[in-house]
Amino acid sequence: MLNPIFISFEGPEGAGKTSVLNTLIAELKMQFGNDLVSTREPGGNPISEAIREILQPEEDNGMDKRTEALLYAAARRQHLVENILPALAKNKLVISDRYVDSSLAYQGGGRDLGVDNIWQVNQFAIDGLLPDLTIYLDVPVELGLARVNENRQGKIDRLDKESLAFHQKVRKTYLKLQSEFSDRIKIVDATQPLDKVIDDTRTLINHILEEKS
Ligand SMILES: Nc1ncnc2c1ncn2[C@@H]1O[C@H](COP(=O)(O)OP(=O)(O)OP(=O)(O)O)[C@@H](O)[C@H]1O
Ligand SMILES: Cc1cn([C@H]2C[C@H](O)[C@@H](COP(=O)(O)O)O2)c(=O)[nH]c1=O
Repeated sequence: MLNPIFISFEGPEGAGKTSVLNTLIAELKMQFGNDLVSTREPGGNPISEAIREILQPEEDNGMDKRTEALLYAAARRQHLVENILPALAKNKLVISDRYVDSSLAYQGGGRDLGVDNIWQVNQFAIDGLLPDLTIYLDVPVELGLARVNENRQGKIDRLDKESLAFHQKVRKTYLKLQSEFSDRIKIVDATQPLDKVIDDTRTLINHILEEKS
């Protein structure tokens, strides 16, 4: 790896991030070995994982929505300082399952806190560090939630249980961000068969790897 590269993955519930990342991280690990750092938000280190536990209990814990936004930003700050920046400083390829666009979409859009307000809070946290590429897996809310409810073996968390209207606002915000920042945020149609979603995503990753080499 000659140059540092930062890629984030985004999407509403059930878009297939986990499935796509499982395949592509395994492939990239073969290619890059220890030069690949695969991480997730909220999480990646003990402090951010502890915040994740507070943010994602199975039952509603009565959390105020601004508190929620601040905790995601705090977890992100620690993730940046402890995981992302040190890896980029060593010219690694960093792939994060979610980053700042999640807060813009979920807290800014879904929770109606406003994208501009969430940008402000997060600018303090990320200090200008945006991904080189953000891959947004897009799926209609009904299909994503149906996938989650029908297929997923893991726990259903607090946000999975939010209303349809909440998830519609999340997706609408993602689509708006994608059209506003189309140089950075690339959309993949996640209604396609999984193999095709993986192919399209791989193409985007190969493109940025070539561009940055
Ligand atoms: N393109 C696809 N076509 C059909 N089923 C899919 C597709 N992508 C994912 N799935 C299925 O949908 C379910 C949810 O997928 P996955 O856990 O990868 O999504 P996710 O985006 O990580 O979800 P969440 O963010 O809510 O955890 C899984 O059972 C997975 O097999
Ligand atoms: C980073 C971040 C995450 N969220 C929400 C979005 C999801 O519901 C969960 C993360 O779980 P997943 O397995 O990656 O789907 O957390 C959020 O609301 N705001 C954020 O900034």
